Amino acid sequence: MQDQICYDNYKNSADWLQSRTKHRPKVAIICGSGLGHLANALESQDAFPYSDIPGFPHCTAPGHAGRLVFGVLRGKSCVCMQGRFHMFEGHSLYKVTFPVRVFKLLGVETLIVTNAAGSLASSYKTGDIMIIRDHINIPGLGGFNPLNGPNDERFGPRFPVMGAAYDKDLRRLAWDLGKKLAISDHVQEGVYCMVGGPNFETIAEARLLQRLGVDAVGMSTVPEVLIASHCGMKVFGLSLITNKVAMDYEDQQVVTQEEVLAVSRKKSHTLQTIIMELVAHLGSSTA
Ligand SMILES: O=P(O)(O)O[C@H]1O[C@H](CO)[C@@H](O)[C@H]1O
Ligand code: HPA
Repeated sequence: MQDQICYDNYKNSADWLQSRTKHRPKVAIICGSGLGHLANALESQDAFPYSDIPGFPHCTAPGHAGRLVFGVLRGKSCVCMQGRFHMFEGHSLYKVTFPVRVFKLLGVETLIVTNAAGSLASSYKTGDIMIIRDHINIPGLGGFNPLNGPNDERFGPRFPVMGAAYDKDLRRLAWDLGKKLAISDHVQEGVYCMVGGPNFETIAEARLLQRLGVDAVGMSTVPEVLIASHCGMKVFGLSLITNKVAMDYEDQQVVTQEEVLAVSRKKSHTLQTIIMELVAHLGSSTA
């Protein structure tokens, strides 16, 4: 078993953070590629570079700053990961998801995940925002799962149910907020698929994923959602559609990392607005 992490390591990291910040967040937000700007909206910030926090891996992916920011967003205490860890960086899935269990020990109840993703649904446009309804875990189907190994019952059960991992009330709330903000033409709801990366999909892979019912594809998010759901957190996820995935050998569009980052930076404001509104409504009767 590859370097599975024990309870005391998560606890050590949580204690280290709790002794350095007065914030006691109930909400954690993970920022996807080019989406880290959201953390700047937090007031009364306490920020920690990942390299200072015991047990935290190092961030190497472009567009991921590598800071954990505590603060207040729309009156709610939050913790925000300005940059995440990916399997393709060479991290084990235990490391990729390390912060999520630390958040649990900090008292976090709701996890908001965001990512940049390519679209396979023909009706989606670049710049759209997809509320994640469900996921397909390609590495997971092949046996790569952060829940592999001896199960720690202090976090959750051996065989967790994943049929309703993405909270229905929060998804409905996000739809309503899209209408209220007059952006519903750019809001979609669909299935996210995690692939291992770091290469973008071949044409044959893209066609396969589309046939499987995938609406948007990326290289992250699912391991974090598995760990959060396993330990009983509410999960809400948004994908920012940064590109359409090429489906045809004649297709001239070639996706690049630069394009992904440019689109996510340009459109991050809309995503940020939805998240801020959603956080403001958390704890009300509908959320
Ligand atoms: O999922 P996030 O972290 O947003 O990053 C996405 O963007 C990168 C590809 O450009 C991949 O890492 C993909 O997963
Ligand atoms: N494929 C995989 N991951 C991605 C893509 C894509 O087209 N766009 C952004 N992340």
